[in-house]
Amino acid sequence: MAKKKPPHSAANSPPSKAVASSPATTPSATPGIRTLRAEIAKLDKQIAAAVAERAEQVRQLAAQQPTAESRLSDLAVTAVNQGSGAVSDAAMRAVFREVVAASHAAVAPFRVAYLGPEDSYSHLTAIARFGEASELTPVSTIAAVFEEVACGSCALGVVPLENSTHGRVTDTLEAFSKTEVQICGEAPMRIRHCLLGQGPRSAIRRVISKPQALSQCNHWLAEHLPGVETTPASSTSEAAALAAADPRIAAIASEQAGRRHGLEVLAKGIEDQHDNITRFAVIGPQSGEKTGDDKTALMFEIAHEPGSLADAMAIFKRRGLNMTWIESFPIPGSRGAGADGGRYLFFIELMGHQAEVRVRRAIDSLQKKCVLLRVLGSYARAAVLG
Ligand SMILES: O=C(O)C(=O)C[C@]1(C(=O)O)C=C[C@@H](O)C=C1
Repeated sequence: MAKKKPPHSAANSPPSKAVASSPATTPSATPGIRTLRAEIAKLDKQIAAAVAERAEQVRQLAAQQPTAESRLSDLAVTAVNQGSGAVSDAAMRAVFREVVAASHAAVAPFRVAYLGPEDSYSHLTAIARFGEASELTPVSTIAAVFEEVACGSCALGVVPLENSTHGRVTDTLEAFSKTEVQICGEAPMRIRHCLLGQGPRSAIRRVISKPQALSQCNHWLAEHLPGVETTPASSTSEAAALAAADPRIAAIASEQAGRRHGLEVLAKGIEDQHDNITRFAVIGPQSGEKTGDDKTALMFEIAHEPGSLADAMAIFKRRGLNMTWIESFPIPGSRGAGADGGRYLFFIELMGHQAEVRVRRAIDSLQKKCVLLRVLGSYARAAVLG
């Protein structure tokens, strides 16, 4: 057990003005600079001691209440950062992600599954959301991320849900239709693609990537590499690994994936839409807690008859619920020989938490019109990462 220490002044109070105003502009080491360096070194030690003390407190808390401290996304970092002004909320959030992940790692390995290998966008999102001290676990398909969570081998998973250029990620929607997991968070991530290869560009005979990434760069490819064949890969980082093995292959992937495989960045920022955002879902065994700024995701199938979708949507209109997303997805194997087509699942998202009365009532009314309805989860609305 750790010795009881007084609450930490460095971690709790804003840094002194002298430290915040980047004073090291003169080349020679003046006494002022030496003093500042010594002060910074002292603060670093105090921060490390406070992080270790926090991990110990979390360990003791978890021993009494095993479910405590599992809500990483609810971290009120803005409140913690209040009044400092020297460090932005975004920077403080990044610091606290690692501090919280370090506490979790000290208690029990906190495993998060993602579509690998390393440096896929799913991996970069998991790092941005949970910190590197979490046990980030790569798997080879989106379906496998769901399986890891469903069987309890990973506490959480990170899966791409939709992209601002390309739309829905069908593998994820299909997995929701087959696996009983909940959405407990969202993580919209700015996606910047690179063309990676061993160079030069004139040697490229094939471009490989995940189909979503290829289609996000469609126009760029048509303009800059006309006629070059494209081939799908299971992830962008897998494509980078393949490009590292063959100089005629280029990959579309993250800059980090290029660095990992020793590839050259042949072109940067090649996504067709400058504002290219993929919204990831954090999946787990439970829905997220109510924060006051939440969304709820539903999956349903309605009777195949005229006006049934319009009737279902009218429920949300009547209750004044703002819908933020709607997708239809053909139910695999439901398209028979008949002329009226197959059956569809609808995925929708609306503002509000299922714990709110009007959301609950809307879900109850919708239930009466549905062949099948599943609440996929409620979760806090999140800002764009990256
Ligand atoms: O292949 C990756 O790097 C992924 O994490 C998957 C994925 C996706 O399927 O949408 C994630 C973000 C980008 O939109 C491209 C690919």
